Amino acid sequence: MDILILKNIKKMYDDICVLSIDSLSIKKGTISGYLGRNGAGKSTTIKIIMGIITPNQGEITFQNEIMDYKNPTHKKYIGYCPDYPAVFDKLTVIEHLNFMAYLFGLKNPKQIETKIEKYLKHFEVEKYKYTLIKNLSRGNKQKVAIISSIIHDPALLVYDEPTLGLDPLSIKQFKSMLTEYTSTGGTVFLSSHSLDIIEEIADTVSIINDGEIVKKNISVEQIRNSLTSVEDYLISVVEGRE
Ligand SMILES: Nc1ncnc2c1ncn2[C@@H]1O[C@H](COP(=O)(O)OP(=O)(O)OP(=O)(O)O)[C@@H](O)[C@H]1O
Repeated sequence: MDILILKNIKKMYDDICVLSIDSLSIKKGTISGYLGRNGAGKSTTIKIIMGIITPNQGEITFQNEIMDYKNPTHKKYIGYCPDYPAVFDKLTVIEHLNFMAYLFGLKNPKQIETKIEKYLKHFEVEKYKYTLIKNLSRGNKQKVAIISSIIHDPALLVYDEPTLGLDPLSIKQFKSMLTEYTSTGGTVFLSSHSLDIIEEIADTVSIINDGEIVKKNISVEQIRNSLTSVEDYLISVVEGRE
């Protein structure tokens, strides 16, 4: 089943078309890598999915319903992390995570506490529980943003370069978080320039070049079976050799 379907999406700035997607679908329960060069249109696609910017044309279907930008109820079921730590500096870590949990509609304090403890432990940041976010390092802020994105058990996680600034151990923890999440039916749409991460955890990759999707849902296993890496595959696609 496709959890997310983009159809005939176009985004213009003035007279310039920066994004033109005829169709793209994301299968439930998978990790779907979204790759492309700087300026290709990855963040624009993600911002459109998240309703941060509106497309000039086209529609997005999420869990069989067309997204309504004026009444974005779908956002409750999606976790999002942009490429910078989108956190509230003036809150402590625990205040922030509780706030995000309540914002996403979680009501049971015991359940919220259990979840928060689970993820603080997973990323080994329990000791910062009562620290003001503004006093955290960039990487630890990013971990708080990542935990905030998954705290409400969303059906879909949409990530734009989420591992920027994370150390290797934290990246490992991030990958294991995602594999556990998808093993229980969660879906991930992950834009990243870290192709080793994509190679290791993604099921499929789609490639965008100059605002157009040039490869859709190519199996990572298939790429590996053809004795090439995701990195070499991406380069050959954007250079027009594939
Ligand atoms: N507000 C804006 N006004 C005009 N052009 C914009 C605006 N936002 C993005 N663009 C253009 O849209 C294109 C796609 O940008 P986008 O940020 O989606 O790329 P990206 O693939 O995420 O790149 P990167 O890997 O560098 O993050 C670029 O040419 C960019 O300059």
